[in-house]
Amino acid sequence: MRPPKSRESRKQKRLSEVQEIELLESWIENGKPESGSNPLSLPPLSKDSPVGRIDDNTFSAYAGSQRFDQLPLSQKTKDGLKEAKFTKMTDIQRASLPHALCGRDILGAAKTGSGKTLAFIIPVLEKLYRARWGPEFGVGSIIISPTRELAAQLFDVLKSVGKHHNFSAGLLIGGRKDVDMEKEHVNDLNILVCTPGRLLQHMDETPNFDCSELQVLVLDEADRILDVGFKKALNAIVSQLPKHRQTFLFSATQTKSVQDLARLSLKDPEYLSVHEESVTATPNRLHQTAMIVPLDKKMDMLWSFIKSHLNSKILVFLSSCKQVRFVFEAFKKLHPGIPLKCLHGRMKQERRMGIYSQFCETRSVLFSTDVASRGLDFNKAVDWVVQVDCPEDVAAYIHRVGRTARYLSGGKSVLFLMPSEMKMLEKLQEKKIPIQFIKANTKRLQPVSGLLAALLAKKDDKRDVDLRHLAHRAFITYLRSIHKHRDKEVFDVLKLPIEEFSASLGLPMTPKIRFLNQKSKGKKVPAESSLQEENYSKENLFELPRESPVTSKLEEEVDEDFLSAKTPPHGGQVKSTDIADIEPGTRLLKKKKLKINVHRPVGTRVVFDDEGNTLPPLATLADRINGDGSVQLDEDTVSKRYANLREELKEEDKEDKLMDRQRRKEKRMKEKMKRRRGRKDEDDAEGEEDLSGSDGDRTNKKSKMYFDSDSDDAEKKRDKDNSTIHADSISLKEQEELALKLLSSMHS
Ligand SMILES: Nc1ncnc2c1ncn2[C@@H]1O[C@H](COP(=O)(O)OP(=O)(O)OP(=O)(O)O)[C@@H](O)[C@H]1O
Repeated sequence: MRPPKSRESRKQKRLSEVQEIELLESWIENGKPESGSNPLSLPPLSKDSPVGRIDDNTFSAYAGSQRFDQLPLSQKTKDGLKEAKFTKMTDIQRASLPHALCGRDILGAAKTGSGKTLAFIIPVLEKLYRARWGPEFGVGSIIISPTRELAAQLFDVLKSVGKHHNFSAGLLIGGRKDVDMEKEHVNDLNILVCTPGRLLQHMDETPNFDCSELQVLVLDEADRILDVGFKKALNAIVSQLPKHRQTFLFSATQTKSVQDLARLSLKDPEYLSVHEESVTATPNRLHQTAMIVPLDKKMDMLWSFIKSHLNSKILVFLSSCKQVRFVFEAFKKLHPGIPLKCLHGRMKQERRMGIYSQFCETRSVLFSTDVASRGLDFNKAVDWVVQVDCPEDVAAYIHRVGRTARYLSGGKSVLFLMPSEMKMLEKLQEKKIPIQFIKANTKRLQPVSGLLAALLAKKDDKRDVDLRHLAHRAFITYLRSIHKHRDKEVFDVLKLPIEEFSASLGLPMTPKIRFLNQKSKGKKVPAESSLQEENYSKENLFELPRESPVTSKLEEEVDEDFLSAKTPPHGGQVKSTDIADIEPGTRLLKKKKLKINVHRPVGTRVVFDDEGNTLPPLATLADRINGDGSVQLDEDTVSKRYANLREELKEEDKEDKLMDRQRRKEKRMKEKMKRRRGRKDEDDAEGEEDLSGSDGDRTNKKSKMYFDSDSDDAEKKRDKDNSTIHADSISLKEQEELALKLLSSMHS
């Protein structure tokens, strides 16, 4: 144990911290980069350049630094970085840290896996350190992430790099039961790492929750948080934050929308997009491929892929929780020879975190929705990202494939595209994504649909998951997601072979699709016609002409000759001429568009579903729609509404209490009855035991049966049974004889 520090040594420590802060502030002020400049374009500082104070008023420049120890950072942060083995900066860190350290707002964009996390964690720590932030100061920084797993990951980085600092930090994410405990401590925390929903919950519900002194706000995956799904929550959060603060926005697919930036009151932000000039929008070490897989062949293809990559770590993206559950449960029963896991937003949080950490540690296949598509840095590199269902837009594609090839490691990805989705390939290529067209070696395809059909046909075991039901739900949800997609050039449900799709999942009959029948009344949904329309046929889908001899390197890397390189179906480059400029669409869950689009009044609460979509609890309050589409709330209406709600709540509360009282009364009565009957049972049973010579099992059985059943019917039946025993089995005469026997045996 370390001896307690003396007052003198504490004073010394404080003094040296004050001196360090003074030095850092002068250094930062003296060497700050010009606003609007990109430090990456400066000549890099050599390893031997002097660092810090050179003479009384001269300090070394820090824009152009290549190593963390050349930056004006506190010793505590430097120690944290060193211990976590971070020495050289990545490009985004070199570009943004000099601006961030001198207090500027940052809009940072860099490829996935390029180290954006440290680019905001370091300035958060430094800003609070230099402000001598202490526990009694409350919340000094808020870091917001769109998903819980990502928030947990950011929190880990913060803990590791900030381990020598004295700040208190908390992870506030949804799905955790300890919200009441959180409420007790949240006001003592200096740094909050959170998801928008949970933060807003604290803003709404935690007494005295105070962020009025906030110094730094960070939005990681900023474009997602500024997206329509989080819009209302974010507006409500921002309305409770002070305007004088530093703000960092980071993402691999950054927003430049002036409106978004205005919402966050950014002050002349530095836009640092380090890979804008890069030839590709994705990491250089990422090998990307795409292949045509018709809808009804997706299961076979995925199964074959898994079977031929049993020694890899594979992340598989599907479009909905239902799809994920079905594929996971069905494939699990078929034992492919590699551990399978699944992750989606409907899972309990603890389980989600458990799966996430297991996948970090082991070679396995993880089936996931887009909940794992952003930010996650799986510890041991992911070998393959397989996109079974087409991503909703280019940004979603970039984030999904970005789960592999992180920092300096390599990775591979394959995108399954249906013939009707070929436009997506053009869009990807337009956005500088080097994706190579390949074809499957159909000889090595291992059909699984027959096995699935056999599984689904099996008589249900009650304890087991209902696979048929899961397949049914997966089928409907998938079609609905395609049907609701705005981008009809890519997502057109009328072009899908619906019956074949149903059969490929193993379903014995094609389920009824109500939403489709309504929409396409009079039109018959084609089964395969779409494939012919697009000039593809089932026969030639896997036999596309090879235009140029594609380098064998890809084939080697794409491995095990299961996949082989091919050219796009239009021959060579995918045509872009016939593509209209389409706004990226959104998938099913994202597009619950709310009519209300307001800056919510402070202190109110937005409810989120598991995918992070807001639900519209206040939509009824909107009473005027302005010309620009925004909705205005009339104050009277709002206060009346709240008064009504309070009254309603009171009434409900009264009813609840009454019901609760009644329930408890009934329970007491029942217990009383049980006790009485129990006593009677014991008496009866004792009599029987003596008569039958049994060891008492029957007594136990009888009472167990009784106590297992709570229903009145069971009680009545039992009463009846008892009375039958007494009335029929032993007559009065027999009872007297028995009593005499007993007495005589006792005396003998
Ligand atoms: N300077 C550095 N030196 C060594 N490794 C680093 C450095 N910076 C980051 N890394 C590592 O690189 C990996 C990716 O970093 P990070 O998760 O911050 O990427 P990102 O840009 O935020 O990715 P995404 O866009 O997917 O969220 C992590 O494993 C991290 O530890």
